[in-house]
Amino acid sequence: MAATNIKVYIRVRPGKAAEGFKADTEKGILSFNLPEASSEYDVNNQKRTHTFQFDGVLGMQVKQQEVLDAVARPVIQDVLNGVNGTIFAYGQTGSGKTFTITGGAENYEDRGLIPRTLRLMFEAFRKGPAQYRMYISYLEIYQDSGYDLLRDDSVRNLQDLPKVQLREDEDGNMHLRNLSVNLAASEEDALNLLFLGDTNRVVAETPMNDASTRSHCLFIIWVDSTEEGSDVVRRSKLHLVDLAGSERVSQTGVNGRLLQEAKAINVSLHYLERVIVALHARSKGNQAHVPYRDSMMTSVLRDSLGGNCKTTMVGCIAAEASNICESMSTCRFAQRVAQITNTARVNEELDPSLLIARLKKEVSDLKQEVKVARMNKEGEEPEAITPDVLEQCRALVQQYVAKGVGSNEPFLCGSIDRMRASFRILRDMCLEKEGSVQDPADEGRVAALESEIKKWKLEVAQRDQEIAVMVKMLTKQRAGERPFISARPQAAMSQTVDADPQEGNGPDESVQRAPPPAETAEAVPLQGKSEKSDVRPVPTPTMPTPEEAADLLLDKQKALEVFWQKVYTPPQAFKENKALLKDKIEQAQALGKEALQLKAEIDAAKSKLLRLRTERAMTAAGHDDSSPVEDGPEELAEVQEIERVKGLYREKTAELRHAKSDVEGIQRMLEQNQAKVRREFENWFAGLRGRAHMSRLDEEKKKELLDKVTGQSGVGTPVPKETPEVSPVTASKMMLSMPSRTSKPPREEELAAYYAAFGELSRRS
Ligand SMILES: Nc1ncnc2c1ncn2[C@@H]1O[C@H](COP(=O)(O)OP(=O)(O)OP(=O)(O)O)[C@@H](O)[C@H]1O
Repeated sequence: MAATNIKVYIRVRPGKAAEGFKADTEKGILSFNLPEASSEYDVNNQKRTHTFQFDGVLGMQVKQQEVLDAVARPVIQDVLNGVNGTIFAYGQTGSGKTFTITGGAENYEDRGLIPRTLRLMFEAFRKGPAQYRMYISYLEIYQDSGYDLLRDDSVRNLQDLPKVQLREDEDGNMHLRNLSVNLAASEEDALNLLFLGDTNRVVAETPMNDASTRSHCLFIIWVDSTEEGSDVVRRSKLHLVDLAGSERVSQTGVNGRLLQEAKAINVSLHYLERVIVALHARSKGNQAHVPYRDSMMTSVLRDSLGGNCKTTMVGCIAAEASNICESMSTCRFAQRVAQITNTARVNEELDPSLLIARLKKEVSDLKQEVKVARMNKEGEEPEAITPDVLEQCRALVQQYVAKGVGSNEPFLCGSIDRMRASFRILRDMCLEKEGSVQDPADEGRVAALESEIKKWKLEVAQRDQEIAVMVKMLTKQRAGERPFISARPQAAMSQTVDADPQEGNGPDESVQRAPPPAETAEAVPLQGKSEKSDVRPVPTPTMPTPEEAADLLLDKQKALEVFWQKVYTPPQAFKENKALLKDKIEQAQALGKEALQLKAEIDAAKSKLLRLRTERAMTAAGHDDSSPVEDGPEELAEVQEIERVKGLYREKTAELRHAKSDVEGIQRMLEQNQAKVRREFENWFAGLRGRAHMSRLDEEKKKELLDKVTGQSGVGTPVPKETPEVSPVTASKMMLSMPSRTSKPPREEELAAYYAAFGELSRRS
């Protein structure tokens, strides 16, 4: 809060004004035009007219209510807002200080600032909005000693009153010890305290004022205020101070005890004046020491003078000619006071007792609410959640979850405690099974599809491996490996295998379809390869020599190799089927991946939906169990999303089933193709017999052949002893991957496997 000057008002007691005295109440100006010959008034021989400007001049006709409105009302408002205030009356004895602060003793209308302030405050208390409490202290300072005027109502003299001590804390704040602080619950209480204090005041007869107070009196109103629901309390105080009157001892002619009192009063007022002078000097920028501690009165008023307080002074003067000098003295004092600045602030602090009281009340209210909330529908006390109850809750939750997405059936469990236990179980289930909650029917279908995909992946991997083997072998052959037929002496080969470079330029283009083996064995070509070229030579239809035919007849495995590498040209459809099978498998793999992705999306959306519903149910914990917790916009959107993705999932799984069906169909087709190859080989093999002219063979070879022809081994489906057993599935796979003529010749163990496959397929067909 900004610094403000002490406000100063001058009140003129009614009476016959001296000549030359003028009060301009409109402008707040007092002027003294002293008579020329009067040395009595001549405080400054050089100057006869003295003019003073104040915040206000309250003339002789001003009523007590007007004094309240002008002087006290603004201060009272600040005090109600938590700002300290002081109103003190200063002036010569009999000038009307007590009349202003306390009021006249006879007429009710003469009530002074204290009773009127009390009324004003209690009116304000009733209006609110804060809650106010008022406490009252009444301190008398007589000859620099403090007395509590509110301790006892049977006081006969000053010494019967408890003495009040002044203590200064380490921060320099003054504290009045032994001064009672009395609660005034009503205006009546407060006025009773005022009356009690007044009766205890020391009243002494003086020559100038037969009811003059010989002491300083401080009526202190303590105000606490608290806003509704706040833990902050505002504490302020209002000092209403009736200072003892200053008087010129020589003029009034007092003596004895009264003289001593007058001296003491003058001394304390002298200290007050010193404080004011020091504060005045400070206000002009000087670093003056302020002698607050010199008297009890200045110590008590420390805050009011240059501290945390809004202060107003009422200078009381008497306008009669005999009082002009004292009145001018009061005006000079008042002018210095008007220069003093105070810095008042709102005094508020957190009140632990209020905080504790509020928290206790909140706890009490909440306990009551919890008790009511936990009662079941019949208003009975809550049951304990025992393991048995938990099991019942678990069963209810499982039933609820089993109803599936979209079910609107309510979850009924009987009480809020059971509901809480159920939510905990549901949460644990969600966390444990996150991502695995799904439709049981979907689960079965997906498992089957996943199994299919796995199988196809395996098949593709095997096929890729086989193709890799073949490619490797082909590469080796191109690099100069001898043709299979060259197992015979090179010279013999050169006679029987001729290359025709005109017929082709590359592996694929070099393929030349062989005539159907069934037509004639003589027409079966033996295709060779130029050893000088990397490019596969164009096969030339060359008949095997009788010796070659005999060799092949004796070794059917070798015959198969020759047939496959040199004789047989598989139909284009075979290659197309294989390519199609590969495409379909890749398509199925892609579809499987997409289906799995969609399934994961469905699972995630279901988990999210479950979480949203759980959250909504938990926030609606006070909801009536007899009706379901309805889905909100988020849940409805999630249900729609699940339906959309499910639609896509159904489409993908349908496509996957089609792809699977295609794959199976192509596999059957390839099996038929291989059966056809097998038959052609057998026909070709049989035709070799006609080529092997027995007359041109040596005796050993003849015997060997005759043994075969006579059935000892046969040419039907000879299976070499060393050939491993091959399962139909493996045989089928090998047939599917059987190399074309453009492939390099297989190694012996691979051919053995082929051979076995042929046999197996023959049996099956
Ligand atoms: N404004 C006023 N209107 C009517 N009567 C007044 C007024 N001011 C003072 N008086 C009367 O003047 C007399 C002296 O006033 P008062 O006791 O208030 O002076 P004082 O300044 O308190 O004197 P002291 O310092 O001796 O206590 C009283 O009888 C009082 O009723």
